[in-house]
Amino acid sequence: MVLKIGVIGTGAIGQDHIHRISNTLSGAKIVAVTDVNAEQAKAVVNNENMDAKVYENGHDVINSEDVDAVIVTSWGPTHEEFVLASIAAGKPVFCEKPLATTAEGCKRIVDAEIAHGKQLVQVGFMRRYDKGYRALKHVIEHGRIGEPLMVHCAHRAPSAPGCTGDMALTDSFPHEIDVLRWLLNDDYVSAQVILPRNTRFAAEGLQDPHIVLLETKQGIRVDTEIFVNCQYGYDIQCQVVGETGIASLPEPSSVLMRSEAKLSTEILVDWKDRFIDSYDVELQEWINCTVKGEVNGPSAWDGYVVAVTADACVKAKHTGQIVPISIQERPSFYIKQLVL
Ligand SMILES: NC(=O)c1ccc[n+]([C@@H]2O[C@H](COP(=O)([O-])OP(=O)(O)OC[C@H]3O[C@@H](n4cnc5c(N)ncnc54)[C@H](O)[C@@H]3O)[C@@H](O)[C@H]2O)c1
Ligand SMILES: O[C@H]1[C@H](O)[C@@H](O)[C@H](O)[C@@H](O)[C@H]1O
Repeated sequence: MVLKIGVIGTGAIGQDHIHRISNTLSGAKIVAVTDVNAEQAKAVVNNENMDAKVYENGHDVINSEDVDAVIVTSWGPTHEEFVLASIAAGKPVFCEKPLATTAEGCKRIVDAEIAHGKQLVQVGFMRRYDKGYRALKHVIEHGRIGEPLMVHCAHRAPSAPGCTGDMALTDSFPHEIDVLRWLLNDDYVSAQVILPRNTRFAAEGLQDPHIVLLETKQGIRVDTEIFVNCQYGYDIQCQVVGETGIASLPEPSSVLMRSEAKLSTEILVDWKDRFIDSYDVELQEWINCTVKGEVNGPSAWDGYVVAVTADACVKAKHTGQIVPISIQERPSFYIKQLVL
């Protein structure tokens, strides 16, 4: 069976996903697209040479009889509406992060999915599909560094033109929030945010960098530097300190050069390149599972937990306090998700 997909939002990542589904992955085709910028949606269909219909809006895509499953890649504030509509239509939906812009919005999705009685929602936390993070998890789970005690992370981007307000915490940091709880098989109990000296490259009124300190239920301490105007590259670091050793996320492979009296390797600058393989694996697994009527990736519950944690970080930033994070028990509906 070829899965017929409708895509809502044909911007940067929407175009990327359309391209990989049409050219790199198997078992699916794009049959419907929409964007508030209709001209852009038409141009994408033409450029990709796809046999796909351009619909007026997201609801028409979701409700089209031609569409088996939906991908939501529109702006964050529109996600909740389209995910809820997909659940109402009984259609599997892959939603880019954030699942919704508030924890309450994510909870509404969780409640709607449970009421529907079958899992339909997957959230685009692609780092779980990254070879490097998977290797790191393998090392930890096989006891190669003893019990993890601390994790030191950095999330750095060269510049962040669209990053305003608290988006470093609510839009960038969610990748760490998700992948670290998956890596450690743990959840968070508190957040603290420290504000270092501001870079002169940050837009007016924007704090950059941030240091976020999270504590997990097991007492593991996680520190993350989020620096979205670091100028030099897109650089994701993760080092886990255990009782008997240290394990670090591998660097992306790059040619080692000896030239002009220097030994050097290049650093990537674009987020699209850093996790390119993970997006492929993530969407191929989503297609394969969707065809079988299953959801195996990050769930609506994971999207909700990330939102609760990000909200606590925002509160911690604005109050200067250590903010407790209280997450209810994972509903039994989502228990099998612990496997991935
Ligand atoms: N997983 C990742 O690494 C990753 C990477 C990039 C973006 N994202 C997420 O994907 C989403 C999109 O990001 P982007 O960088 O592609 O942004 P973008 O601005 O390039 O594209 C978003 C597109 O959605 C369209 N849109 C907005 N509202 C719409 C609506 N109601 N109906 C239809 N179309 C609508 C816009 O016109 C735009 O073309 C964001 O939520 C972002 O956080 C995730
Ligand atoms: O900070 C950015 C992240 O590093 C990317 O991976 C994308 O998710 C993008 O949307 C964020 O703005």
